[in-house]
Amino acid sequence: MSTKKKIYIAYTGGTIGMMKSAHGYVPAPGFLAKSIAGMPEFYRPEMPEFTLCEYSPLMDSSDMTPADWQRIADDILRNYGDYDGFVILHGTDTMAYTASALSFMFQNLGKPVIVTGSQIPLAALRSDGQTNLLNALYIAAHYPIHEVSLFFNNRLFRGNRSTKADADGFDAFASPNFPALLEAGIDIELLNGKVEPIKSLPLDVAQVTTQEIGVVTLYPGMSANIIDNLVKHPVKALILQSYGVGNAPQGGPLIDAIKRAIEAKIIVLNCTQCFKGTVNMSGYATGNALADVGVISGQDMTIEAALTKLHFLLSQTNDVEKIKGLLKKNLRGELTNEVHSD
Ligand SMILES: NC(=O)C[C@H](N)C(=O)O
Repeated sequence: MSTKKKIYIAYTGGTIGMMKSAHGYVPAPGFLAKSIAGMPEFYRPEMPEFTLCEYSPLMDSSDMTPADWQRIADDILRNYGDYDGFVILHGTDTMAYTASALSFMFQNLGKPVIVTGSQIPLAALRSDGQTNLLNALYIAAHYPIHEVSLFFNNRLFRGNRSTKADADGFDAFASPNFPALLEAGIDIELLNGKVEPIKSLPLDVAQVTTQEIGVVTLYPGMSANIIDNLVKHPVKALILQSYGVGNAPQGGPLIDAIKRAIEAKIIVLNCTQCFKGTVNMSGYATGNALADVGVISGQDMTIEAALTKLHFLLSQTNDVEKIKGLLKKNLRGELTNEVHSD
């Protein structure tokens, strides 16, 4: 009997398996499997066994919706007992959203789930796809970290801490508020990840549906009408991308509009528009004003984590106070939750 680990690859689409066409890169059924079959590196003795499941249709990740997150989660659940780990091949555009969403949807995850893809198709010259996929498979088999993670450009990040940081470079992802789980340099170095033996608890998958959530970035001179319009029925939540440590203009029509929204039972979550750092609404009077009207701190969550956490929670319950409580809690390592509890 083979002692090799078995990894399931869910191939959802993305540049990694695309082909050039007259309209730019497009997904091409069967093309990725054929490209992999022609690369002996994937079949070296150190590599795990793998099964590639190609989705139909293959998608550019910009076309994905929460229904696609559900499809991936359900697929992993169906195959959970038969494999030691999972690699999801995915487009980079919304990869951090899917990785974040899956992290909330899976409960009792006892095997590694690694999301990866590439900036250049696997079959093209100078592709980053081969390195990303080879490493993701190798790490899932030999460094099993039981969380949803994202592998790109030799680093493994916690999925719900990652964000697309470069539109056209190979170093396309960053994890601004949490160190990498692992780095694949000359040696594979385990950093903030925890390698564990497989857990035998049954996996639970939550149902997630599309939710009406507004996202707005504050800018100097922004009219209160924008907030009033954004929170019209059936919007249930608004993510406010505020300044610095969570500040917004105080005492004007904007704060009144936010107050009206909260009185209408809309959840307003404060995330910073800065790339890195955390919201702390007690830092300045301008942040305090938001806390005073009932805005919830998004602490150091990425926009992808905040958005998908809201999708997850709003799909589970209509209880606004319960959701507000859970937003502040660290559910899957998505927020640091150390210093600021506002
Ligand atoms: N590099 C990529 O995969 C980008 C592609 N548009 C996608 O997200 O599917």
